[in-house]
Amino acid sequence: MKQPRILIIDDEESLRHMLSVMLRRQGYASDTAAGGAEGLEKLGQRVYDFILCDIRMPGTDGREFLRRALEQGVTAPVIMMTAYGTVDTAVACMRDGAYDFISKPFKRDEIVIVLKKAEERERLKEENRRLRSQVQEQCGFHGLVGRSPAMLDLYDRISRVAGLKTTVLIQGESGTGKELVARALHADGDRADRPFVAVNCGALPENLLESELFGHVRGAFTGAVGDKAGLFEQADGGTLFLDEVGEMPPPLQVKLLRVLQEGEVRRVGATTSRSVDVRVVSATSRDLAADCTAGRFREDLFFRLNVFSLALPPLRERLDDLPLLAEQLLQRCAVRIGRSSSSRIAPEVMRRFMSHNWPGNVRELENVIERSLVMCDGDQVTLSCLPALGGPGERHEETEENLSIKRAGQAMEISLIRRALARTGGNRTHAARILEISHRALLYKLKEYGLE
Ligand SMILES: Nc1ncnc2c1ncn2[C@@H]1O[C@H](COP(=O)(O)OP(=O)(O)OP(=O)(O)O)[C@@H](O)[C@H]1O
Repeated sequence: MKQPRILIIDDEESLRHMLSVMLRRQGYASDTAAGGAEGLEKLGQRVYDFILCDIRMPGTDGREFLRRALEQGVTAPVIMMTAYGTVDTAVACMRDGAYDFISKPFKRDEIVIVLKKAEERERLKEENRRLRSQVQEQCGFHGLVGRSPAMLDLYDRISRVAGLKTTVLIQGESGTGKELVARALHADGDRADRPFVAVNCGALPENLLESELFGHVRGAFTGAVGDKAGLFEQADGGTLFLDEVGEMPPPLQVKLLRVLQEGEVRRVGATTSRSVDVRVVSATSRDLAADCTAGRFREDLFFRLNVFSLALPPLRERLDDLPLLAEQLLQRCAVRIGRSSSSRIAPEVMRRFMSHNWPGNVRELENVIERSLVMCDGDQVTLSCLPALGGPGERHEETEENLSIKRAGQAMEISLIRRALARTGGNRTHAARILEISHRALLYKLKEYGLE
């Protein structure tokens, strides 16, 4: 366990010295401050586990220090040290939020007991938080967090269809958890012990995606040095998750339809087919029905994929899940980046979260939390650690910026360029052709938007 660090605030030099020496012997690290103002300065520089603070001091006294420390969001227990005549103030300090007080002159054991008690209370608080979040985690569903009516309905629909081989189409904005839902469908059904294989159809150029999905035989194309099983074969007995299925190029849409109809795949270059038992789950953030009407997506394939559909609500439509989600994402993130698991979100940050529109949904929330956690010094995520939450979707303010055709046009260009590059596997010449602009213009825009 890490060595607890204590801040000692007292105007008497000899007492500061005595306490530091004594606490060091007891296994505590300490810093000292000669008054309330210096104490507040120290609080801004590092995180303390406990604070020992004298009440009567010239300048900023103990009570004033306590008040300002709590305003700053300090969560370490503050133990007041009282001399003769300040007991009433000590009691008032406890009402203000101090953890305990101890009367001077005190014996070594007395101070150690108070600290141990405070330590135990902190441990219990932490344990309580952990257990609570475990319970809340269990209230979710296969890693999906949320108990809003929309999410409960979603869990119900997932459990109904999980055990069947029915193809499922998951629709939802980017970052709403489509991949998590696909995994939940797999984990909740009887294919759970078989493979779950995921592929992003928008991330690979057409020929590569084809050989990824269906495999190839040796010599099928340059570079095909051996036979290779495709993802359909790898997922045999399990689930194949086709993410961004709306990005699939039309020639592949035909081939996918055939596999779904026949339950057989033919490796690229092969003369025979193999039968596979694969449950296909696909996802899209596009309006596929509209794409069908516009002729961008095959209607017959759409019907095949969309036998059962799951629509994921955007985060702004289930804000009642936000506090729980934010807490759990914070815990997960703290573990991932090696920060204290006692990290918390300040109430004013939560209020700010509740008024944001979250165009990037849970993924955006996850990113904001991670960035804040990196930026904040203590265990508390406060407004000052928060990155700017803005973007085109701000809820309450119809800002002038949001009405700018120029900005919206740029955002659209960036999105189209990204998608074109994803589709061509980064091939700029090909991407420029799809975008119907010159190669030079594309290079210029990549530079301008910092997309290189
Ligand atoms: N309900 C949820 N509970 C917990 N975490 C979630 C939830 N929804 C999404 N997440 C988290 O948000 C991130 C984005 O989720 P996911 O990748 O599943 O979204 P997506 O809809 O597939 O996004 P995209 O369309 O951009 O690929 C993931 O890290 C995921 O763990």
